[in-house]
Amino acid sequence: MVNLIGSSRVEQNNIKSIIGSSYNRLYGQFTSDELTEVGNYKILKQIGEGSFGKVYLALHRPTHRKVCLKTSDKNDPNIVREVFYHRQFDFPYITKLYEVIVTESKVWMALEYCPGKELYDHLLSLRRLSLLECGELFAQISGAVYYAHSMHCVHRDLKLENILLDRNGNAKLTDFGFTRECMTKTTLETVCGTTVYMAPELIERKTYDGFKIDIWSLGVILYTLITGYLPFDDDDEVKTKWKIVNEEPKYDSKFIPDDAKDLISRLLAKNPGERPSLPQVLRHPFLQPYGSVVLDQTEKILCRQRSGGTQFKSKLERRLLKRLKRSGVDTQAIKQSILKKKCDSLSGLWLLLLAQGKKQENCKYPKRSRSVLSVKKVIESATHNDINNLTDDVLKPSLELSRATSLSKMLNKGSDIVTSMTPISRKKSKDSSKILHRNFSTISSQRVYSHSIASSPPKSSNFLQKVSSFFKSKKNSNSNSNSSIHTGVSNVLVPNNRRAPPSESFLRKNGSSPPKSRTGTGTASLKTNSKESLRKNVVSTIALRDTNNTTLDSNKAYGNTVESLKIAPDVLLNEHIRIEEPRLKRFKSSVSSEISQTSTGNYDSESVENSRSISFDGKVSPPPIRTRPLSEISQISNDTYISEYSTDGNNSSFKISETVKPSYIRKGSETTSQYSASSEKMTNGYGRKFVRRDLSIISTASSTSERSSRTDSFYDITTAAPAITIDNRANKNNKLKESVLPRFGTQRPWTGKRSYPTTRHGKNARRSSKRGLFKISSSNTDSIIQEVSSSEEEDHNALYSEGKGLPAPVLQTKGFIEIGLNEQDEEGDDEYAIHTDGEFSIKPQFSDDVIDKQNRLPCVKAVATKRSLSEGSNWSSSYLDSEGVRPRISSMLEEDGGDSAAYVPDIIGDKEAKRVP
Ligand SMILES: Nc1ncnc2c1ncn2[C@@H]1O[C@H](COP(=O)(O)OP(=O)(O)OP(=O)(O)O)[C@@H](O)[C@H]1O
Repeated sequence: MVNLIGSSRVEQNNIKSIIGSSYNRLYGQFTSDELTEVGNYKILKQIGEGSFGKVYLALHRPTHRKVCLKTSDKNDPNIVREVFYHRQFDFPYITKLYEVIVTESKVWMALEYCPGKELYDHLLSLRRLSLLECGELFAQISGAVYYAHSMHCVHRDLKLENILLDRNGNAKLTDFGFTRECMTKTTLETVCGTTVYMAPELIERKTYDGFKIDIWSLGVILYTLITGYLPFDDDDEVKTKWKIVNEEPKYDSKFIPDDAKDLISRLLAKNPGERPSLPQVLRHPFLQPYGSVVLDQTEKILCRQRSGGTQFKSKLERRLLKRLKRSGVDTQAIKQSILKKKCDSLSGLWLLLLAQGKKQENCKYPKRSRSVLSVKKVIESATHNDINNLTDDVLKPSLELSRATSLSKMLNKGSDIVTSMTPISRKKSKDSSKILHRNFSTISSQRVYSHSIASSPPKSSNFLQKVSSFFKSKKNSNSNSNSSIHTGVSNVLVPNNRRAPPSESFLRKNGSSPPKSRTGTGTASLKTNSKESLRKNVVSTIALRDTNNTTLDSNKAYGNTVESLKIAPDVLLNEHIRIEEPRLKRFKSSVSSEISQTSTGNYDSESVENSRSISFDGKVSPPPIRTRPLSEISQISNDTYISEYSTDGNNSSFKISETVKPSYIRKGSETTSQYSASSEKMTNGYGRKFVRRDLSIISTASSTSERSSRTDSFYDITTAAPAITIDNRANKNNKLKESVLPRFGTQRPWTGKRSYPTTRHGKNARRSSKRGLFKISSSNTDSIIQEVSSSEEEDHNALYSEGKGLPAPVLQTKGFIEIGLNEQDEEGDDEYAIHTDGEFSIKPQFSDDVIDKQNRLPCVKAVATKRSLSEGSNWSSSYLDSEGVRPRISSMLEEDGGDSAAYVPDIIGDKEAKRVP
């Protein structure tokens, strides 16, 4: 505190006001509704909103790395699934999950931040992508799916919205809310995904191969990327489904080259068995050379990860470990955290430090930044000129003029284009997995350029002028002036065709002729950078794609790869022309409506509609208001995979489809044992299905995933989640089930004795406790109650065999607990915490009074009282007879209305009660 003594009055007042404001600030922080920090993360701003929570941009304080913080309500039924699978993935084209923070009501996922936003937005802003970009992105997406499949996981909700773009423009697969494990040749039944991306077998509600439905969705993605619209879409959801099942998509040869058509038609084969495997996809000519590179990269990563023991072995990791150790950090704890995929703060720290280290390592490669600098130099050198003069110079009634104007206009209107752009740069790395990135470095540098232009609007006119004058000078030395001028402009501003549509549309608006040639600085820089043959291939491809007339002549030299790209220039040209055509105008509005406005209805309600329109006659009711496609999950698991659970157990809009197969319902009813959903849902005659749904939620405990997760540390941090907390007291007749309970009790420590009263009885009780009053005795209990050593057990038995008290009454109930009561504990009021799932306490008491009153319970000597610590509930009691056996007294006690008579079958099951010798 500040010393106020000896200061002047003014000083004292000043100091007081400082203290006051500081206090108020702190108070404000405490009382503010606005969340500014979560764990080690400082929330910067909201960047999105999902179905179950908001998405924030945040800063990891220790490393100053930007992350994406995705919140989810704990009652989001997919959140556990999402985290469970997502944390397993470590792949360049899958968003990295750094850390999971569980708070009272929310789960926070710290994810790799992807500033490029969704591929959906990117496509929407560009209408359609160039074939080059399609190949590149699609190879990355396919690689990510191949990786997930190789980890025996199916995504089941592949769509443009679930693919993000990182700062280098690379695709990152995300949103694993519908993911599940899937072995080969297993079939699934849960209908989930987004209608327009759903495979026919899903629409038809057949059992399906999870891998094959992902392949289908990839087909939809590729088609949409190339054409700008979905292959199967209609205002009417029913029609859409009908198309998916019965129609072939339209292949417009102006947009879709033959090899792309070949790939798409294979991916969208109605018969799942005819769809290709992912290695086949990645080897397809249309995706070359990207596909092969990604395939190699993926297989290398998989091989490395499967061989195990690869973590903490790289130079960077070892260096980092050393540094942390020197700083006094417990590196062993970090290692454990990573190896067990705990997703805790240590994992977060390590993974973000690693990411930082990798970034720094990549910075050691100066080539790309040099090229950026050189481009900047061009700008800077030109800034010395008078802007007005330059503008006059540039704005001549010539082709150059129109181009310059187009550029300036593009730059002016480019703010939204740029925000959806995939910005900055691709990094280089020693890692072979980064070869691809290096291959694409030219694209990146160009992207950097366009990004920098757009992100600094005041400089854009300068930039425009510099570029114009730069290429003007180039023009003089080039015999083919038209082409060279255009080339320069195109290469700089519309580098990899990702930004092509804006400039093209502008050119069209201004009546300019389409580009004739795209050779020039961009191509030159590609050539200088090419060292590996593969890279040369990519570079050549890019050059060829960027070339117009000359491309066709040169194609032969590049074999299949280039052959597949022949159509690209035509497509580009056609785009210029067609954009003015009515169809494209219509298409423009229909792109946004087709992609962004698809029915949000849940699957089952759609099916009801479907069944009503069985005789589809083309007469369609007015199109519903549509939004972008939403993911759906509408059906619960099959019998084999009871780990499946529904997302929307509480979804009031849920309706049962009339097309649901009766067998489905029957299946659900067979294993129904619990029902907790709202009863009104039962009234529609399909109650069994709902029962099934709820059962599935609970029955996750016995699923494959459950089994795999039991030893998994993630559940350390999820025990508070309501969706997975089971209150067994809710149903008196419900006995603890091994399959349910141990799941979340496993990692809890032995809570031990809570308090030690100073009374004699207290001491005795304590001693009794020490001697193993509460111990486990069967193999079933190991996940509920921590083992007490065998010596303690022996002590315990010895104590009773001395005949001092009751003859060692010990109950064994389903192996959960044993209770021993000593006569000396007759008035014992100790409270013993027993480690069970519900954190029950046992309070041994003797209560002969009660027994006498009952008079129908001979030999009853003891009352074991208990309560749940976690719930803070009242004591409840059970009776023990002198043999230590619990008589069937529950009903009598309840009749008696005694307050100590509550029967708690969860703890002491009468049927299983038996004396332990
Ligand atoms: N890693 C990320 N980096 C940057 N932005 C992200 C990231 N993850 C999500 N976002 C943004 O947040 C928004 C919502 O995220 P997301 O779609 O994953 O939420 P969701 O709950 O899964 O939504 P839904 O269930 O509707 O698909 C997205 O539009 C996306 O732009």
